[in-house]
Amino acid sequence: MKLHLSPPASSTLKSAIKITGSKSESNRLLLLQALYPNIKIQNLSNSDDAIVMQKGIKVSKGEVDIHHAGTAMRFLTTYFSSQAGKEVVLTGSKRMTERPIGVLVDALKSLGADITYLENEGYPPLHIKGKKIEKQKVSLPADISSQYISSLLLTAPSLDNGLELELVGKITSVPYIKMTLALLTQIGVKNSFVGNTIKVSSKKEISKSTLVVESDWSSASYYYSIVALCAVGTEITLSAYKKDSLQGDSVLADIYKDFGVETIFLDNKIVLKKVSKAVEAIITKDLSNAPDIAQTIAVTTFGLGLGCHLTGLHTLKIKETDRLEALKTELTKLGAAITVTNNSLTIKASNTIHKDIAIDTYNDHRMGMAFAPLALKTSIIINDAGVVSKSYPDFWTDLKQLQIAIKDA
Ligand SMILES: O=C(O)C1=C[C@@H](OP(=O)(O)O)[C@@H](O)[C@H](O)C1
Ligand SMILES: C=C(OP(=O)(O)O)C(=O)O
Repeated sequence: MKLHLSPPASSTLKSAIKITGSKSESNRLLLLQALYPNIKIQNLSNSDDAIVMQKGIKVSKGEVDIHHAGTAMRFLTTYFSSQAGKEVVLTGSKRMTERPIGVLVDALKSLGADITYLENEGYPPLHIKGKKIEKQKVSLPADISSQYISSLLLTAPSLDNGLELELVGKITSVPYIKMTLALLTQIGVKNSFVGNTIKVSSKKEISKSTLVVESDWSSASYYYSIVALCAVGTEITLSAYKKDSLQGDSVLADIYKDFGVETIFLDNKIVLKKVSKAVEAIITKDLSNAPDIAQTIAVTTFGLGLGCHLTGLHTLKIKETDRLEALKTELTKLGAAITVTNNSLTIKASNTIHKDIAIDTYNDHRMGMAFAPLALKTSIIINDAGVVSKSYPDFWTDLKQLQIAIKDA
């Protein structure tokens, strides 16, 4: 599916949108629900990643294909390793077989797990023969992906002795680790995170509980970008959100102040208001705690004609695509002067945006969604627009509500 997007008749928008549940919270809760069946989940994400997780976790024997879902790949690796009697081949899309998993597999093997690489050492697919895990201490590098750590933590309470992790190196994507621990706390599992040590106690049963997934803040980022690119007076209401979010990407409320966007927290909603022009300075941000909003912020600054210097982007190269290269290629097509390193991205301020450029999405939902807001400035084509279903299947339908003209290209 190739979509052609063009600017709405008015540059002042008003709309209200309900966004699906956080895929990060959903996939954690689905894992916990498999361990503790008396957990009930509300506002579960309708994303592809949550659907493959739901299906995959029910398998006992044979192949589990999690497509592009990083969280499902990583979370299920520990889960299946600890399930005596289950034996699976855990695999995914071609890109998934290029996303490293060696750090997690090494940690699990040192705890006694039975895992074999079926193709390349350090990468999926994995053959996993579940067994009882009895050891309880392990150390692992923490600077590549926090998902390895969350994976161990989620299964930890079901182990006889719980788990103690020693994190080595600079810890990346920290809010995702804290989200995992907060959800464990919500179901009554004792845990602590002090310095570079995380401890999780064992818990055999939990009392009946209903957990409500907050809507997805990474998905909200595209509306922040839209509001930033609109005229003063624009107002978009999103639900269901809360001020004390578990999602690190809620830092958007703070970051987008620089772009003249105010966030008002109502009961279970946020109202994004364009209240002033963006600052006229180079935008500098360290996004090591919020890697998933890097593409959105890069495109917003470009769309506003601002310069930016974004750092802490070392994890972007191993996500759905090499996001640094993808941003460089696509923003250059639109006329940006952009340079990237292995962990940073710099765009020079400029007011040129080429018209009717076709943006490639590289099987990456966030490439499609991050570039769409540029339709407020000029007409643009998004190739392979169906990619959005990885986290936000209703994205294009919701966008139509904003009067952005969307047609098949
Ligand atoms: O734990 C999670 O739910 C996630 C952690 C982050 O990954 P890294 O820790 O690999 O940066 C993030 O990019 C991903 O979308 C979701
Ligand atoms: C990196 C992402 O997802 P995952 O790693 O779970 O595939 C993402 O959604 O931006």
